[in-house]
Amino acid sequence: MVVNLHPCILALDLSLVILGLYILRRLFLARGRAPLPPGPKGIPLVGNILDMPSEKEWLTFAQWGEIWGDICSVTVLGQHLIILNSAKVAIEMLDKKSSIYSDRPVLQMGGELVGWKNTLALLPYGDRFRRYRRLFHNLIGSNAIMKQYLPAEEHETRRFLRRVLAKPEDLSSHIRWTAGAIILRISYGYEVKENNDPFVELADKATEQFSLATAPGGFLVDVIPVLRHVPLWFPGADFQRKARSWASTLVDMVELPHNYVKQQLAAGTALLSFSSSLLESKQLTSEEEFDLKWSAASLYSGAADTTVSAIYAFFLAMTLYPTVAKRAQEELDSVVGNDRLPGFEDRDELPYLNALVKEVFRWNSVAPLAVPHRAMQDDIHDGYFIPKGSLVIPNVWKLTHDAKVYEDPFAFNPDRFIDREGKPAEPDPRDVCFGFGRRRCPGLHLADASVFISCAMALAVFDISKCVENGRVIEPIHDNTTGTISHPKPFKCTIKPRSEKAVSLIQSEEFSR
Ligand code: HEM
Repeated sequence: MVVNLHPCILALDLSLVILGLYILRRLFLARGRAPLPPGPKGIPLVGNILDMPSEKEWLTFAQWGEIWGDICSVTVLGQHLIILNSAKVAIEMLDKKSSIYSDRPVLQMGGELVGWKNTLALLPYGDRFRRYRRLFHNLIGSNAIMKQYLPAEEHETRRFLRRVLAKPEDLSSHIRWTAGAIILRISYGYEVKENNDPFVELADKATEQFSLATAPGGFLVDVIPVLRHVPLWFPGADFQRKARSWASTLVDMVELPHNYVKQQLAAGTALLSFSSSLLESKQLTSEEEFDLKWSAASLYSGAADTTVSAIYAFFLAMTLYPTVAKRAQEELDSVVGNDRLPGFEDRDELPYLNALVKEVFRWNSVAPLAVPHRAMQDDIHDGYFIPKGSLVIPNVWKLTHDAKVYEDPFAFNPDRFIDREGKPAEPDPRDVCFGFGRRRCPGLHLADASVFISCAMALAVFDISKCVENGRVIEPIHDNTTGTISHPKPFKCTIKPRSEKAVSLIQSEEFSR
């Protein structure tokens, strides 16, 4: 049978074929010219699934860097992971090409079903992302703007000292409580209750559920996204019921503190905060109110766990390195004296303490692998093909423990940041530990302020030392937990006031408000 085709259809068919051949050729040539970055060889279908470490991935990724170079890659079930093991390459890709590398991975369980995709850390790149970032920038985006919140930082850190004095053995929970108190004060002007605070409990519950929902390998739906359409009643759809319950905790965490601010504003009793200043500024549209609510919740979820890790690491470092603590105390004594507590106004006069703060950020990696960036289009970088959709992971732990950059990188040594003749200061770790490009941590000034004031006030009034039990010195070990946010593993130390004067400073009525 002969089929007569209209010449137009024939021409269309032909051009489609040519277009197809052209695309194939481009793809072939692109791939031919530019291979994926090197890495361990995977197996068919599943790729490198068996090479993936189950804990402290940053250590394995750093070893791959030694073998394969500063950009290496693996593929897990079709998902390309590009690992960056030097600051230079992270800056070249994530900072300088931020128009390509600013998206986030799509997480089915935590992001889509539970709803964390509405918080900034998981928000896809786009208009809403830009609006949240603008809000953050206007309210905590520089040291100058941050000034308005510094009294709240000092106030809550004084409360921290009182709690530590009363129960030094509960150090880690005091640190957590204080981080929550500072961020709830800044986000909502809310003063946390001494015990069993409902907002702190709610936020702790939500962030714990976040960790469970986003744990790698935790839910099949993350591997087979179509499962998200399975109805709630379907046998085995346990994950849907969990998602629904966790989503309701998240909504409470977003709505309840927001409603509290509105009530306080109506009663004329609202304290200055991120939320109150925006709610007061004008009549918000419902979209603007949505942005505000979820940005404030992003503040909480971004801040609550991170500074906790850094400040706990500070206490560990002071336990392990008493000569460092002593030098910082001598500096504080000579600059501030013993009649008052140090404050932010002293910061410029305390070079050793400032170096110590940098060393806290370097020595303990709070976010060892930052948060993955997602490539929004194909790219060729350094001769390597980076396909659209690849997850690009800067190995911040490696960047801050690279012996080529930091001398004796595992030692806690603030001196490395002090310029001396013949030995320039080593690079400031804060340039990398807060991430890169358009996704760089928007809370970095707040984090830096919290860590500074905690170190300064704690060293001014406490001596921190190794614990002695039954005549035996307990030697703490610096080891960290696995996770997006990594914490020093629990350790014991002794915390005693430095003098009677220190006790009275901590207990001073002036500071108890
Ligand atoms: C020791 C303290 C902290 C460290 C080391 C830290 C580190 C980081 C890192 C590495 C990222 C990912 C950046 C990237 O993708 O390139 C990030 C994102 C983020 N951080 Fe922080 N952070 C800290 C404290 C804070 C605080 C106090 C806040 C809130 C006030 C905060 C809010 C956020 C938010 C909302 C994001 C998501 C940004 C986005 O996706 O656009 N962080 N942080």
